Amino acid sequence: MAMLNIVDVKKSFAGTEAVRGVSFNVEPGELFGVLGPNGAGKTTTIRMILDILRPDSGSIEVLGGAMDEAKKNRIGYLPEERGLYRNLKVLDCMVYLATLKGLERNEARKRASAYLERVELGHVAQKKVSELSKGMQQKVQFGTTILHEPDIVIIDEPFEALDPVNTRMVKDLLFDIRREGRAVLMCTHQMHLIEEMCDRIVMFNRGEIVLNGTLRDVRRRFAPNAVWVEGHGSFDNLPGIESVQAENGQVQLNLQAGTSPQSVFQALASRSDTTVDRFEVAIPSLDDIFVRVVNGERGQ
Ligand SMILES: Nc1ncnc2c1ncn2[C@@H]1O[C@H](COP(=O)(O)OP(=O)(O)OP(=O)(O)O)[C@@H](O)[C@H]1O
Repeated sequence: MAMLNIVDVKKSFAGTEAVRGVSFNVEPGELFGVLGPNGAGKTTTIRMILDILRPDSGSIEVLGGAMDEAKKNRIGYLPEERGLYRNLKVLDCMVYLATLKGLERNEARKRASAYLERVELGHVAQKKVSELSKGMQQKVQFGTTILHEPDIVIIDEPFEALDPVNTRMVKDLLFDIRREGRAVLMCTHQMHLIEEMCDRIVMFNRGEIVLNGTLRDVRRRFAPNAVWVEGHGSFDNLPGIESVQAENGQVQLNLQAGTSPQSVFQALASRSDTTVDRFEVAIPSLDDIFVRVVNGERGQ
């Protein structure tokens, strides 16, 4: 059973077609990345999944069927705009929000305390939320998103205010959720985190999904026919090479159609005056793919 199944969903706001026929699904045990430029329709789609907004047409199935009140407690949502009760103590705030999601008070307190210890915030449990730094507040809010152990975790820019140490902590928590067979839908503009974490992605552009697949497949579609080489000696005049670009100590050899990376590797290895420290088939970064897609490319 898919955790989320979204089929041909559309939504307009007073003449703006925010979402124009979007379909995708999220499976158990999957870390699913949602990317796309500002205003592309990501948040509108998430709000429809959460039943905050109604689609004009199309269907959204959550945990195998239509959304209902009980299912809302099986979802954890971290919205982009953060919101905690600033005058409450951290632990009380977490317990209160967890009880709203159906957790019994004592259990909520136990889990909130354990969570705060795990993310190294045990010492602020009795402080007011307003006394915490932005990153600390974000970790607390992330905790309130997952404390009730939801089957589906939907998070918008979860790493925004976090330093690298805290980013790793939250990443590990998300990996745990994946390992337990639950699902995470993550919306972020931080491409390197999508690259490091996500099994599959969709990319929105102008209300439509323009990329949908595993990172590997998406990259393959946009891969240049090229290899990257680092080393010493000459990389010129190799057979089957269309052009050579040198950048930051690395050389990109653009291959003619029909030339294989293997044949270039062999040609390089047979050169007595050239040493190769690194040889790699060129793969485009997600950042690069993002910009190219926004500029109208669709890959091979
Ligand atoms: N409540 C609303 N009323 C009118 N227009 C809206 C409303 N919510 C969103 N829109 C419009 O719908 C489009 C999609 O917005 P949405 O917030 O879904 O984009 P997004 O992909 O989440 O962008 P970002 O990356 O900036 O968060 C935009 O043109 C936006 O102005």
